[in-house]
Amino acid sequence: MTNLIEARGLGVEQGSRLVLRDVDFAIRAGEIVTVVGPNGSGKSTLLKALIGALPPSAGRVRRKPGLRLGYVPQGLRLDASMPMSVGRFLDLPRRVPGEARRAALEEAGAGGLDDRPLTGLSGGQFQRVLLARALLDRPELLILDEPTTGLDQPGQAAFYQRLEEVRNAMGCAVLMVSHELHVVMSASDRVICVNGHICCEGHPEVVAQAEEYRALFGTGTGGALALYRHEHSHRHDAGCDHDHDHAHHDEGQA
Ligand SMILES: Nc1ncnc2c1ncn2[C@@H]1O[C@H](COP(=O)(O)OP(=O)(O)OP(=O)(O)O)[C@@H](O)[C@H]1O
Repeated sequence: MTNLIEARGLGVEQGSRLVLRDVDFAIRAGEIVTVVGPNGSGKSTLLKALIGALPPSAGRVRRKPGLRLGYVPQGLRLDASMPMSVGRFLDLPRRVPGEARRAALEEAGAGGLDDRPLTGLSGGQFQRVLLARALLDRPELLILDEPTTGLDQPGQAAFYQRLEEVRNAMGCAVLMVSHELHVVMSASDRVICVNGHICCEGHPEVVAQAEEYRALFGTGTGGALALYRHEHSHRHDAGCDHDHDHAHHDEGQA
């Protein structure tokens, strides 16, 4: 099997509702793939089904046997009153040699934080510590669910740049969910737009030039806002299909 993970005809339920359907997906070694889509469109559900945390209700998911996965979940917050150093946090649930811990922190752009209390970290530093934790097992595939929530735009851009450096250094593939398409774009090999199914996908430069993309996302920082205004009222000529019953006006989220 040359792909790290493959899904064919994947359907996934949450509660008893089918929230994802007819998903064909594959990720190859070393690729950076970004999943975008409106709130509630099934992005986290897709990641969870791919890693095997949610069972498919239709179709199938295949993972490369023995695949080493690193996972950064969405919105992990720690109790601010919990006294714990970065190093101790990386030692949970099992101890890792200090050298491996420090190397992972260095790779994640968090070198020198090993002895620092977790509670004193900035949002950007904490995200890098989570990344370091996911790197401890030398993953072949790193999966991150909205890893830059709460960071300002320069912080987001720096984080995505670091991810690209990690991929270049370690050769791992990266699959992530992001709302900041305009920021994450340059670090992505492929972008997938999910809206209950795969609405459209492609190489970011090609997608960015496409009229369909501009209608979906707009350009520049206004793009994120345009995503939430996506009403599927325009035509998709580049292999995109669409749900006419999905209109999103969550402008406050953009
Ligand atoms: N545990 C659950 N039980 C029931 N429904 C759920 C559960 N988790 C998610 N859902 C529903 O499944 C749908 C898809 O949710 P999902 O979290 O995958 O969306 P998302 O695209 O990641 O959203 P967001 O951008 O807000 O994080 C939503 O309608 C959500 O309400």
